[in-house]
Amino acid sequence: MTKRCNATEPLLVECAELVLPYLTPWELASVSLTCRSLLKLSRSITLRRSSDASRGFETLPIPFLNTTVDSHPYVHFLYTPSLLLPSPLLLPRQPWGGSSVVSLSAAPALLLAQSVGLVDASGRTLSGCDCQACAGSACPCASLDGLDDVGRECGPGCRCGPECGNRATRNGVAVGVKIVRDGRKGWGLHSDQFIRKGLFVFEYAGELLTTKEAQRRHQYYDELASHGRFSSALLVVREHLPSGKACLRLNIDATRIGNVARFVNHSCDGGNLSTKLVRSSGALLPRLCFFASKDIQVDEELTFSYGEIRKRANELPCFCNSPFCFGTLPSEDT
Ligand SMILES: C[S@@+](CC[C@H](N)C(=O)[O-])C[C@H]1O[C@@H](n2cnc3c(N)ncnc32)[C@H](O)[C@@H]1O
Repeated sequence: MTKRCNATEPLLVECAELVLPYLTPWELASVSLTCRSLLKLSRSITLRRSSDASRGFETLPIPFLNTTVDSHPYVHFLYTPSLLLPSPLLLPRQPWGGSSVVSLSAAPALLLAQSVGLVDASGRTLSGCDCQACAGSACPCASLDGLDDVGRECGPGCRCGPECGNRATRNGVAVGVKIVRDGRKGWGLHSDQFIRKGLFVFEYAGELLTTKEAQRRHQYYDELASHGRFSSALLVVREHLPSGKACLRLNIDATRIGNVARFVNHSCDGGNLSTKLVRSSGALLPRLCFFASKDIQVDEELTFSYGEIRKRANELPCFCNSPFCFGTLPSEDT
């Protein structure tokens, strides 16, 4: 039973407008029980949260849609549009669903990995291009891509600015998408527009972990999953040498902090997305980028293959529905 707030209500509501966007859904639910004004405010925050998973970090809002499956309006996680390094400075909370839009500058602690770059002894950024603006096939930067399996783009080491045409993967989620609830797979990402084959869609953003930390979290997530519905979004990527030996291993965990790529489900037929590591000139690490591997229609679910199927004790059932379905989800060896 909720009650009316007393005479100090306008001040209370003003303070609540500032504080409530920082709360988790569970905290928000308990605060909303205290009085009608806070209940109303919590409801509007929930509505705003479900209307944009990206909290304004991406160009287009990314809504959660769950009309028929259950009563979950959204998933709570911290949003980062790019890779970040775990740091003690990282804020454990991020405002979401308040009446004012969160700007990138409002959350600088979430952007640490963007500033990682290669520099020489004097601190000068290395390995970028000297172009004013990169455009067209005549630009030397156009020939950077396609040299090997790793894509190459202009980046922090280049003189050209953010408007340069050779930075297709640097501007966040590039197409309209929505997050749709499914009775068996949980949330999944669907396209909200036609996506032409070959187009960059988004990168996989999250916390960049050491292998030791990835192994620790993997064990912990497995434990949580065995007790009920829990979806981890810990991805291990290996960049191979031509000899086939792994030379670089990236552990990206989007479970607690990530972008919308954390909602892409697995399909045993390979799905409609392919992945490629893209290296920006001057950046220390490559990023895992997703491209449309075929033409994708409006409302189609975006999926890719999580990897090889391995027999293990606590394997999860696969509901990808493809004619080639193996029946179980691939599991990553961390
Ligand atoms: C990266 S998350 C994908 C988003 C997730 N569905 C959610 O609700 O947050 C990976 C998890 O999604 C679920 N999942 C992904 N693909 C699936 C599939 N084909 N069949 C069943 N569950 C799937 C599994 O629980 C898996 O651990």
